[in-house]
Amino acid sequence: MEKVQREPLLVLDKNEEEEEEELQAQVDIWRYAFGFVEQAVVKCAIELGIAEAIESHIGPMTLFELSSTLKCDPSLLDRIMRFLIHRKIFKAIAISQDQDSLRSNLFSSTAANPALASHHGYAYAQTPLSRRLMRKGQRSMAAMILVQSSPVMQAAWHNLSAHVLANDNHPPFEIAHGEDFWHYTAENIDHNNLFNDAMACDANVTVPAVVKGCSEVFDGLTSLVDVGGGNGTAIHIVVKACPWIRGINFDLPHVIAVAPQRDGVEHVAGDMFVSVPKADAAFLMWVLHDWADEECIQILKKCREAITKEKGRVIIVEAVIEEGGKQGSLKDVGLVLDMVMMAHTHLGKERTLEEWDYVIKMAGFTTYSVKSIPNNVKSVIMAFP
Ligand SMILES: C[S@@+](CC[C@H](N)C(=O)[O-])C[C@H]1O[C@@H](n2cnc3c(N)ncnc32)[C@H](O)[C@@H]1O
Ligand SMILES: COc1ccc(-c2cc(=O)c3c(O)cc(O)cc3o2)cc1
Repeated sequence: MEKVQREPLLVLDKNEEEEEEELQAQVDIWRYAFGFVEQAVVKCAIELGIAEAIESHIGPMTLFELSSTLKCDPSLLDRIMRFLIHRKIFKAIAISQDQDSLRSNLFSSTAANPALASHHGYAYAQTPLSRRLMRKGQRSMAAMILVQSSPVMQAAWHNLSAHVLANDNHPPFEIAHGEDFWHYTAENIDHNNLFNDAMACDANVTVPAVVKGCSEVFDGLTSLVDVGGGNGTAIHIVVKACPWIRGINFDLPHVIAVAPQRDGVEHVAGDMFVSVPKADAAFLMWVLHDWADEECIQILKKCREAITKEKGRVIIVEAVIEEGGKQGSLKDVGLVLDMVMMAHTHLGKERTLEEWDYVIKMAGFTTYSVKSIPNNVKSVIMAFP
C-alpha cells in the first residue's frame, strides 16, 4: 500500500519542480527582453535632475512640487517615479493629510487630475542609490551612466556576436566607429570629457578605500606616477592623504590637455608603450584590463624601468575574478566589466589570479602581493622588481 502511494508522489514532485522553473523562466525572460529600460529611465532621471531637486528641497517632495520645480508634466513624471520607486531607487514617504492638501492646493490645476489621486498622502525622498544619480558629489555615478548609455558606447554592443564569430582582432567598438576606443576618444572632445568624468566617479570611491584600507602600499614613497591616470582624480586623492608624495599624472596628450590643475600633481603627456615618467613607484588603476596579455607585459616593463630599485613597486588596482572569492554581486560586477572590455577595448579582459600571475612574472617582477578592497570589485596587487 505504502509503495503504491510513494511512486506517483515522486513523479509529481519532479513535475512540480519543472513547472516552477518554467514559471520562473516566464518572469525572468522579461528582464532580458526589456533590460535596456532600466538604464534608459535612470538616464532620464539624471537628465531631468530629479535627485538634485529632491536633495535641495526641505523634506520629502510631493509630485506637484517636483513637477513644478522640474517644469514637466506631472502625469508622465508620476509614472517615471512609480517605476523608480518600485526599483527602490527613490522612496515614497507617507505625509499627513493636512500637509498633503496644503501642498497640493498650491498646484490646484494638476491636483484636480483624478489620474493622480493615488499620489495623495505620499512624497518622494532620496535613498543612497538615488544620491548616486546626482551629477556632483563624491559618490556620483551619473557620468558613468551617461557615457555607458550614450549612442557611441551602445553602438558597439550591436557587434558583439560578429566579433565572437570573426575573432579577427576587430573589437565591437572598432566595427561600429571604424577606429579603436582611444583614437575615437582623442578626436571627440565631448566623449573624451564624459569618459574621463565617468572614470573619475569610480576613482572617487575606490582611492579613498585604498588609502584607508591598504595605506601600506604608499609607505616610504616620495613620488608616485599614476600611469593612465585620466583627469588626475586618483593621484590627487593620494597626495591629499599623503602630502609628502609628489604626484605625477601621466596620460595621453588629449586627456592631459583637458585635465584640471590640481595641487601637488604634475600632469605629463605621453605614451606608456614608449616610456613612463620616473618615480619611486607606479600606480595603474583600470588600465591593464583594457589590454591583451602581450600589451600588459609591455606596459608593466615600462613601469619597471621607471621606478627606483630600492623603494620601487608597481601598485595595480584591478578586479581579480575568482571562484568563491568576492561575494555574489561583486563577482557579477567583475563579469559585467569583462563583457564591457570585450565590447569597448582591443582584447582587454578581466583576469583571474592565474592570469595576473602570468603577466606580472613575464614582465620580470620577482614577487607580488594581493589584497582585496572591502566592498569593491577591485583588489590591490603590489608587484616588486
Ligand atoms: C580605463 S581608463 C582608467 C583611468 C584611471 N586610471 C581611472 O581608473 O580612473 C584608462 C586610461 O588609460 C589611458 N591610456 C590609454 N592608452 C594610453 C597610453 N598609450 N599611454 C598613456 N595612457 C593611456 C586612457 O587615456 C585612460 O585615461
Ligand atoms: C564599479 O563601477 C564601475 C563601473 C565601471 C568601471 C569601468 C572601468 C573601466 O576601466 C572602463 C573602461 O575602460 C571602458 C569602459 O567603457 C567602461 C569602464 O568602466 C569601473 C567601475
